[in-house]
Amino acid sequence: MAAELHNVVGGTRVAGRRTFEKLDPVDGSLVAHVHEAGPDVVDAAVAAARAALDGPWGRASVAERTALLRRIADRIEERFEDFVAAEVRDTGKPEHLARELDVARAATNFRSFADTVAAAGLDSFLTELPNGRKALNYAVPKPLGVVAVIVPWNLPLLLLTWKVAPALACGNAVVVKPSEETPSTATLLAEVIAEAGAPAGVYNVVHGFGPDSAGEYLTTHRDIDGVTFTGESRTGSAIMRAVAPSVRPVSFELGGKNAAVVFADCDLEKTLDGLARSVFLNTGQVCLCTERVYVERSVFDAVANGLAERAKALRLGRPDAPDTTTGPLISQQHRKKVQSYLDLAVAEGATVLAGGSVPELGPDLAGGSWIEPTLWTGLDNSARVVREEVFGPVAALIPFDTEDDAVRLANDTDYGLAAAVWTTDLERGHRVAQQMRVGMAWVNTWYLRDLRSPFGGVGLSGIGREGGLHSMHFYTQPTNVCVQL
Ligand SMILES: O=C(O)C(=O)/C=C/C=C/O
Repeated sequence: MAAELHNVVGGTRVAGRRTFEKLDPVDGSLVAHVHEAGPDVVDAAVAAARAALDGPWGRASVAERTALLRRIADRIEERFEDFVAAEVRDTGKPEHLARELDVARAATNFRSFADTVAAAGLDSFLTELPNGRKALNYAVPKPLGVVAVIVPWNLPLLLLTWKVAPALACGNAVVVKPSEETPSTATLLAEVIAEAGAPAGVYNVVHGFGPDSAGEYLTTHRDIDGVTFTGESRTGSAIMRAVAPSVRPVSFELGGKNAAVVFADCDLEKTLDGLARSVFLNTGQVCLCTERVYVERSVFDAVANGLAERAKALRLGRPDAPDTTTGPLISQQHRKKVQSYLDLAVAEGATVLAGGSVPELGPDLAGGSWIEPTLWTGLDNSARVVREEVFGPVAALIPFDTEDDAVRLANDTDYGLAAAVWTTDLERGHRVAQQMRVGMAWVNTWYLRDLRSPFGGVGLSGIGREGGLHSMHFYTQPTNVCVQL
């Protein structure tokens, strides 16, 4: 039985101008009819958020706001399985991954930002003037206001709560536009936030697409105070154009073409396991995933063979099957894009080390958007599949000779999100990681997260940082008060 997902405006379900179908990427079955928000519904959602700010929510204390976040975290945990089911319905990812990563991080995100805001002090200075007099400077953080939150389909609940938690902790009200591919968890979160006692209008959801739909209506709306977005770089550019006339602040975590650098002195087995996870986690649909693997020449064959073994050992299957390691891509449309890169790689001269085509998984999965985990050799940095983000379970393996070569090759990209360095020489690990022109560099690990550290990228990978106080800097506007003493 397909669900019906409404927009949520001021705490009430609102129908859209039409509905669109959300299909299950596992087998193409119908998951939900989703109400698409037109300009009127988006306008009502922004007005509801503004009204919340002008009401009790705008006067809530830090203690009241952080207490609400903790109740939301508790309620997510009470409804843990509902979130797992919603996330899996939308994405087809293995249930264990939805549990261990997406839903677990949703609760953790709310708790982490409750801690951050509760502990945050003020920027203040006791100013000593040349004439011997003094002044007191202190900056009062105020909410940014009505924040447009636009989130992608790969880690939908994780990324939604990664933005909504700090936004609410800092006293904002939000209008969320989830991806049309993953409407379920954002809608369920509206129930949970209401159950936790948030005033109506603090959290609103408008469903739809980008151009000529909810995304465009929201980002061009004259009464939003900022936009936070995670997703493709070209959509980031479109949002920058949308807010340019009103000069609104943007926080962008965008695409990546992330490199791993593997030195001959790495711990080979640990590195192969870590590399395989960094290439194939969530079917390669994580902005941080590795799509370029640079390997010191003397261990190139050992790494290539070991990684190919791991790729071939992955089990594609239904989310609830206990031995499933890898789900489908999010949609037929995205599979078409990834497939075009599989074909392009061969045209560019790649040797296919593993995968390379659509798998045969039997008739009941034939309607899904499945793709084989794929590895290439025989390419160099000039190949399009080595320069462009594929956002699938793919990587090109390229040899290098010297450390300087490795740094040059890894930094030869228009993106700059993440990198991983694999070596047992920690001095070299620090040295090479610091030279990576990225927001986050991991050494002998990957996607190990401290939620207080700065998260974001440079170049085409985005603007600003999220995490701990870095999120507070985006979701608040300080007023500095200077008092002559
Ligand atoms: O783990 C995080 O906090 C995060 O933001 C992950 C982003 C992944 C994007 O694809």
